[in-house]
Amino acid sequence: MRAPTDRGVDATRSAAKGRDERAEAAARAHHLRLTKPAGSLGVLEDLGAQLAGIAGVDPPPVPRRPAIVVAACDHGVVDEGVTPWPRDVTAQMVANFLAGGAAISVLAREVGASVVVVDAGVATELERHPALLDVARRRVTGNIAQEAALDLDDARALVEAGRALVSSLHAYGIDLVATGDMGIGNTTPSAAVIAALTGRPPAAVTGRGTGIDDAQLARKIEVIERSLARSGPPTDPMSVLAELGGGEIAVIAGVVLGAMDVRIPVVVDGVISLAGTLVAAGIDPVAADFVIAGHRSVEPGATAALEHLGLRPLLDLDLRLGEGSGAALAIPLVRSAARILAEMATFDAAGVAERSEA
Ligand SMILES: O=C(O)c1ccc[n+]([C@@H]2O[C@H](COP(=O)([O-])O)[C@@H](O)[C@H]2O)c1
Ligand SMILES: Cc1cc2nc[nH]c2cc1C
Repeated sequence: MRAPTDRGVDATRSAAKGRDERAEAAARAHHLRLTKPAGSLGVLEDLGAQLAGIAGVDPPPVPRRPAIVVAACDHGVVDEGVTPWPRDVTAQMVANFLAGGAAISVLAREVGASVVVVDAGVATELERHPALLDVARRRVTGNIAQEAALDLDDARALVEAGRALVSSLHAYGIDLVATGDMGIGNTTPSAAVIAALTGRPPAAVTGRGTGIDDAQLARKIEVIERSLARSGPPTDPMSVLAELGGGEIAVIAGVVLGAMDVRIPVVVDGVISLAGTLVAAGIDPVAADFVIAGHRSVEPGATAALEHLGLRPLLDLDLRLGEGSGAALAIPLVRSAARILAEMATFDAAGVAERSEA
């Protein structure tokens, strides 16, 4: 987690309020009274304080109804040979999510989360399904090496759609959202967005995605360099998103902003979700207050984005799947952090002697 937003700096850009510092301080003080050596629950103590700051109360509510939003999109840049997989796999995997057979389907069941799939620009028309929301503005983004991924208006509309979705989910009782993605080729636009928004060179943020060899990796870096040269120096985050990003990155940015709007935690997944999180934090820095990094993806761009955002990932399992898998796996840790504050006995109540001062 990171320190609550310094609103002295950010107030000009945001109508939203960041985490409640008093609730956060109360949770930290509360932790000192619980029957354990101070600090012994490590990152779970920070997480508990963050959850208290988000909810504005200590102990914070235990998230009981999580939803994983998996945003899917196809990418024109696949024509540049940046991925070994055919584009059709995006739509096929969406069908697999909806049929309950994908990794994220299994992990969501394991942690008791619902899955909402968002079509943010999949190439082929998808069959309707109650868990599928179609917000696509175009089918397949522009090839970022040659043209903008999205019109600025489309990028804005997709961010708004993600934001509105979280409002609706919250109205139905969802108390935590997690982000996920599906999109053959999408580690290329994600690395491009991360390079543009962190200022790091493409070679430092580009990885092997679904699995490419050294020659393909060199080509992928060159494609990202060309894309950045074409789009010019980064200006505002929405323009970076439109020039270099994609539909799922836009929807994920909206989901992060939506969590801020309704003041619930948002657990983010790997490199694609982190590209979206960088866009969201660029649009409104207060949004970062509500973000929990589920894991550290193998992709180097993920570590670059985590460092830029000042986020410490909860898990580090060499995952590189996407779909929201690393975020889903972190949900039990988030619940545990809240439950510790809600249920653990204090030294006083349990009659346990406190540390004697030497
Ligand atoms: O989450 C990650 O960090 C991650 C790392 C590598 C690959 N992926 C997934 O793999 C797909 C993109 O990989 P690629 O090689 O086609 O760019 C896309 O569907 C992502 O969800 C995801
Ligand atoms: C099979 C497959 C499943 C995925 N899930 C997320 N990205 C993926 C990419 C591929 C290729």
